[in-house]
Amino acid sequence: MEVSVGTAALALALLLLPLLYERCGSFRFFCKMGFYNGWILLLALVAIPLCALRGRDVENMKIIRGLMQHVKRLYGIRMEVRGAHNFPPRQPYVVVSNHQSSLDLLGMMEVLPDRCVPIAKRELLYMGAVGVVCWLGGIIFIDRKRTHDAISTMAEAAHTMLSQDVRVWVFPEGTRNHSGSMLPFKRGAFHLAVQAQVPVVPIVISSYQHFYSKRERRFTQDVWGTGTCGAGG
Ligand SMILES: CCCCC/C=C\C/C=C\CCCCCCCC(=O)SCCNC(=O)CCNC(=O)[C@H](O)C(C)(C)COP(=O)(O)OP(=O)(O)OC[C@H]1O[C@@H](n2cnc3c(N)ncnc32)[C@H](O)[C@@H]1OP(=O)(O)O
Ligand SMILES: CCCCCCCC/C=C\CCCCCCCC(=O)OC[C@@H](O)COP(=O)(O)O
Repeated sequence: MEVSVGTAALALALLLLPLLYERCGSFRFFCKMGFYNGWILLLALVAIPLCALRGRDVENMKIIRGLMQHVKRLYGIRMEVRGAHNFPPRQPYVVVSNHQSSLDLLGMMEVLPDRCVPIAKRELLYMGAVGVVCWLGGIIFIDRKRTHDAISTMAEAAHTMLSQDVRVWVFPEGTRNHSGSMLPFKRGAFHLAVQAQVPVVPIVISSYQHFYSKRERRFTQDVWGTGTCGAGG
């Protein structure tokens, strides 16, 4: 039987990949992040028809949350949630939270209250199926380069919060920050709370430096926590 050079090279590569995955942390990091993005894209394709039945509606966030909750288990991550009782039970509020990386989605989906939508940069809208799901989930998109437009969008959000009983989740650092400390806060979240006259609920997604570092290309598995720090007026 003749085996072509191409087939032999492919077979060798397939044999070497598990070895590379086992031995090389950077390769493992890229595999894990590649799978994370690919899996979310696939979940988005599942979510689109389910969410489309309602159209753009914050209730679709329940579908998104439900579909996302198993992802942590694929990565051997165990979440600990502390202080969930601090969410005000029956009124709109603004959640403010730190933002380290796209892995925060897992922490967010662990605690996301009903009828709560994040504020996101509008670039997410153009991420194919993921963007479509974000839109169907009622996520509020802002153009960070156009402060005036962003402020108008947030003024509309203040109105929607009250008229449609919606909670809003804001990352007040305005960008991902995995440095271990916090960036100075942007002010939109706090204007929003004042305009809507609702409480601010701070949430901390604890650091995951011990199992994830983009800079060091390290992604292992561990326990990870989110905690709400009480509600303030
Ligand atoms: C199962 C299927 C799965 C598939 C799908 C998978 C996932 C989908 C599901 C969920 C995904 C959700 C993930 C979302 C995460 C996305 C996270 C992000 O995108 S973070 C980036 C975007 N967010 C933010 O930027 C929010 C924080 N930013 C702000 O609030 C800013 O203040 C701003 C409104 C954008 C303005 O920005 P600027 O840089 O100009 O900042 P300043 O704060 O300095 O403001 C300037 C000036 O304006 C005044 N200001 C600000 N806001 C207001 C306001 N609302 N009203 C009035 N005035 C306002 C502010 O006070 C400053 O003026 P002054 O200096 O005089 O005080
Ligand atoms: C047609 C184009 C197709 C593109 C397909 C891309 C597929 C990507 C698939 C899955 C991506 C999952 C992650 C989505 C949510 C990420 C949330 C996030 O972390 O956004 C970044 C934002 O907080 C701040 O951005 P910056 O730190 O300022 O930058």
